[in-house]
Amino acid sequence: MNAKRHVVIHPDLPATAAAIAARLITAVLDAQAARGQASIVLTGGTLGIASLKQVALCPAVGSVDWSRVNIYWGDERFLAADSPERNAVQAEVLLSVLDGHGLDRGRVHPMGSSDQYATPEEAAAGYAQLLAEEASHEGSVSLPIFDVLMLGMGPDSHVASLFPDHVGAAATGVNVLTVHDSPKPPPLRVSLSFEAINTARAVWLVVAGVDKAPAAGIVLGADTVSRERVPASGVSGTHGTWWLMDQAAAALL
Ligand SMILES: O=C1O[C@H](COP(=O)(O)O)[C@@H](O)[C@H](O)[C@H]1O
Repeated sequence: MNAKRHVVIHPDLPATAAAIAARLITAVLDAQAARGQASIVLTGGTLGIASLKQVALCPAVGSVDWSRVNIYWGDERFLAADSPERNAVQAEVLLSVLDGHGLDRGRVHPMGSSDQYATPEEAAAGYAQLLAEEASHEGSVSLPIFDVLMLGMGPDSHVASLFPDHVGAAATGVNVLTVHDSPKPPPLRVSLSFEAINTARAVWLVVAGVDKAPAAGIVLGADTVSRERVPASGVSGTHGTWWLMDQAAAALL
């Protein structure tokens, strides 16, 4: 068992989403108290978006200075910027509320879309460059300090757009990569790599639903699992890794 791995189990998806929202607000406040700003990496997915909705509804949302929060994404579908399938578009359920709390849209950094870039490769290169520029403002090299990096997990154990036995899960030496022929539609995607994800201080896997139980059981039950075969086993935060789950997803732990 990884000493820095924490498993927190909530009764159901709504309770998990509300708890994640409260935890995210607290983490942002703590980061701002320590460093003056906070950087968070958002995910798409069922629980990921439900959690963002709960942040918007949380009474404590106004306690954060949202003008000092940098927002990134762990993966994105390479589609038109206004496609409802894009994680960044789905996150508008929160971002539009945060506009009323001083959110600085200049600090919101979605991955590139198909109307900005001709190919996902160009979008990936553009995001890698953006990350490097943001890192340089912080005195870091190539990647900003991510205080919290959220990841959903698919039933197949994919995280971000790193799919089992797929090229992205085998990639090394890059921070941002492209996926063609994604096993889950849409086929073209852009994703942070394992190397980039694993620089985050805290990695949160947000996982709900009985369909996730087999993959969660494998990752949390086995000492050694190949990250290429089971991508969720290959992510960790430098300060800790939190599995924030509902009881259904935890059924086989
Ligand atoms: O394709 C994706 O799926 C995962 C998980 O989605 P879920 O609906 O099964 O929770 C998500 O984390 C990822 O960001 C997204 O691109």
